[in-house]
Amino acid sequence: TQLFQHPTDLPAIDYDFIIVGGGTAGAVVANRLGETRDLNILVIEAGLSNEDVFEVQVPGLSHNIGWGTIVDWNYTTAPQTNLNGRTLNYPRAKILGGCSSHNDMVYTRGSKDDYNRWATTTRDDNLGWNKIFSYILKAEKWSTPNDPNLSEEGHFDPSVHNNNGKLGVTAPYFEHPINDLFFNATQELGREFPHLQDPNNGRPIGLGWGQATTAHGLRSSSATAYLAHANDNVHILLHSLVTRVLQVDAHGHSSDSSSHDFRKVELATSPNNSTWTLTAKKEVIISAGMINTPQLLLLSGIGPKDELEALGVEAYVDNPSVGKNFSDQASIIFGFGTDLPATDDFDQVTALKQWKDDQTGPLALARHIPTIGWVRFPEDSEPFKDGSIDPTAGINSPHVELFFGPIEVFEGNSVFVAQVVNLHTTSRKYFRGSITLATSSPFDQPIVDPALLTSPIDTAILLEGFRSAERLLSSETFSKHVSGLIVPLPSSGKTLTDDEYIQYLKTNASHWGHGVGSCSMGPEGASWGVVDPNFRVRSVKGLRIVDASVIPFVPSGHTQAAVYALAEWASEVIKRSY
Ligand SMILES: Cc1cc2nc3c(=O)[nH]c(=O)nc-3n(C[C@H](O)[C@H](O)[C@H](O)COP(=O)(O)OP(=O)(O)OC[C@H]3O[C@@H](n4cnc5c(N)ncnc54)[C@H](O)[C@@H]3O)c2cc1C
Repeated sequence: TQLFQHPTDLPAIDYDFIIVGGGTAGAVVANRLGETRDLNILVIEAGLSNEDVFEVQVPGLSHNIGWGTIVDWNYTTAPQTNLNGRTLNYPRAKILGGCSSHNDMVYTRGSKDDYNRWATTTRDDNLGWNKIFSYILKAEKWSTPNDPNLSEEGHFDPSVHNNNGKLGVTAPYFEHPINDLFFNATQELGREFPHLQDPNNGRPIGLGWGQATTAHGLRSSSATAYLAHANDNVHILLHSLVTRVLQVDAHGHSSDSSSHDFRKVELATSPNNSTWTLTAKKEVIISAGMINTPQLLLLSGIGPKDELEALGVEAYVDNPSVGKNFSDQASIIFGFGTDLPATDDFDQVTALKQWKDDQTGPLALARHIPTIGWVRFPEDSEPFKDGSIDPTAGINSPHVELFFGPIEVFEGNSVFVAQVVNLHTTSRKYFRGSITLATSSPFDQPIVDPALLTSPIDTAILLEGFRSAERLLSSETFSKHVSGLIVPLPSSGKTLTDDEYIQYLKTNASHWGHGVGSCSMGPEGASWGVVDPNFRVRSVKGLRIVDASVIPFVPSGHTQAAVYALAEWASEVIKRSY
């Protein structure tokens, strides 16, 4: 790889591929296309290098580099109608490696049904679990912890992992009495909470030991795993915002005619300075993420014609799907009283020294409670009693995730924090989330609207998820160490009534940072969708999208594993077309 800090530093090369965004997906595509030595690849990244930010490397310091820092775009959502009109911070990374450089490193693949539903929705078998699984594995490099005290044994199933891919994945161990409680609870409540040997086996239902994108005590990201090992024909331009994609004529020149050949990018380093243009010999690939990708298409005149014209943007391609179908998961946080020891009360200075010495100790871990829970509700459970349709992709998919930890001292009480996540919004017709332009300036934030809790069943599922968490924590096993709710304090002193719960959701529920679908893939030849199953933007030439924005439905879990797999598959598709 070669890094360039300013557009004027670039060598005079006609690049074959220009990739917009050196994030999670963009880095994968750059590395894989660069395996063909006679291709020249340019990655244009708006942010800085991951190597310039120390906290990016240290798993235990990820909370220092989120929303509100220079490595983030610092988006704020539109007021959320169903959340008392609140606006929410919506983090998205602005750094090489993208969100994989500043996310929480949770590694979950989702369920096999999720991928099979994408295949059915897009009418392309290649996206189904049986095919995509080999690309999930292609991305993965299973890594043992470098701390001899951290044993992974029994916490994962080696048969569903690969030791020879790129992205470091571990099942990091942390000694804490809660580990036994989780295991014992699976014995006590095996029906609702079966023991899950490996949450990444395609059927994430039960309580299982989590996995993280770390290796040897360091964060593993698409920047460290892919870009750092890319060939020299991969060039990276930093600090440069692609402001529009433009059309070229058959000879590669600018054209006002509507040939719709969008192989040209316009870029800028600040709102006040000059712009530059570069033309790709073969293709421009947009990997700018689920907010910036639709924003860039809209700025370039590809999107809903009426919306564009209202802002004075000339519409070259009228595509009503651009920026629509955006969906995310919804989460809600609780605190339960406990006598269990705090998980994060270690001395930071000592821990940092230990990490710097040999990348071990508490900062070598992303989290200090490894277990994650996944619950699939029975068909006759409360949310479906009114005839509502199951929003999951099938019987291997959970409805909610239970995310545990940390245990911390809060206002003098020891509090066990637990989050309940509604993994799936009801159905396609309820995906009301959208990304729209606020102005025609590429330097202004677009309007980010996840439209959370649009349908009553979203709330019903979160309620049932909370009741499920209560059943777990009031089991014989847990009740010895975990008492009632502390956050929020129920008026009855015991639990929240349904009404109290719904009020609490309105004032505290948030998104889960797993937005997808804003440039959804649709079937070949369909009247909806932004890209076809070959990742090509509809009705134009020379332009593809590879990132989370093309994923039609949020998977049953955190999204990065799906993005890596999709980017591996897309690289293959692009390579095969030349
Ligand atoms: C705070 C947070 C925590 C998360 N935690 C987890 C987790 O623990 N586990 C998990 O699986 N998932 C997690 N996710 C989600 C996951 O990381 C993302 O879904 C995934 O990384 C998205 O990848 P992407 O390639 O679509 O986009 P990104 O990784 O966001 O990449 C987009 C890149 O494009 C660049 N860019 C954008 N616009 C332009 C432009 N116009 N010109 C040039 N460059 C541009 C950006 O700076 C960025 O580098 C988290 C997300 C966030 C925000």
